[in-house]
Amino acid sequence: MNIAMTIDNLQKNYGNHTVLKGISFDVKKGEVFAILGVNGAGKTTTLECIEGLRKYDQGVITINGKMGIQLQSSSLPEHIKPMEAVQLFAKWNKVKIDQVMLTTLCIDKLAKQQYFQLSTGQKRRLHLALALISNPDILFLDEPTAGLDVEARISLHAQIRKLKDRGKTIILTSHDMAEVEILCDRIAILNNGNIVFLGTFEELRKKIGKHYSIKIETNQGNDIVETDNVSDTLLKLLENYKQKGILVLDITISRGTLEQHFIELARRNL
Ligand SMILES: Nc1ncnc2c1ncn2[C@@H]1O[C@H](COP(=O)(O)OP(=O)(O)OP(=O)(O)O)[C@@H](O)[C@H]1O
Repeated sequence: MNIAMTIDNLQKNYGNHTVLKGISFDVKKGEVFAILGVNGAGKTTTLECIEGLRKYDQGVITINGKMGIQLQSSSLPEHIKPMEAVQLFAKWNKVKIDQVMLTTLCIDKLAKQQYFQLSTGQKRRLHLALALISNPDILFLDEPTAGLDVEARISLHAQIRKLKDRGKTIILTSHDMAEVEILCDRIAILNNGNIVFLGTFEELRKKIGKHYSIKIETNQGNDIVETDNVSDTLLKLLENYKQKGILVLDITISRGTLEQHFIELARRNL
């Protein structure tokens, strides 16, 4: 079986506010899959329904494998020490502690501190370690790098890649498009209770169309033009400059970022 998880027609209401209007998607085994959307789009609600932490009104969720869930920031007692939490989780799960994993996440270096004394990055690493204690097949990470500095972020990205290399399926939410772009195989974009895009980054580029950006530096200032046909657009622009006697100094052609595509998609759905 190549599918780690299937969500079929998931609906969730908070009172008379319908947050998920019957969303469906699959996540393949070994994939890093991101759920994206603006604040309040329903990303956490989706994850929590799948994780079994939240009741839902309709739909079928099928999970093929053991789940590991990264805790939210206030989930542990303030005075617990990281290794005590690790031992507790290992006991609950009836598993041996994976020392290599703890060393990789530098949990062994946090021996003296209590939970409330840890930085955001240290807490995130501990939460990831706790999620990995039971050696899960499918890992859920809700905004794993929010509030982390650049170094901690890069280190967490490396951990996520290593987990993928070990065959884990990872489902995450994030507001950081650059992060999603480098880490994820596929994305689902939630908007207004529906999935408005499901697929790879390349497929998103194709759907949005204008996936190239041409920046032209002239003696009269810079122009930035979005296009899906670089040669035609460039020829027209150059002809136009020539007619007006404008001198072209430099031309840069780049592919649109996921951030630009995301904004464009949200704009179309408003
Ligand atoms: N327990 C709750 N009771 C009532 N409404 C809720 C509850 N939890 C979330 N909501 C509402 O459901 C919607 C989706 O919330 P959710 O936290 O899933 O969004 P999100 O996409 O994760 O947002 P963010 O990016 O801000 O974390 C929001 O409008 C939120 O106000």
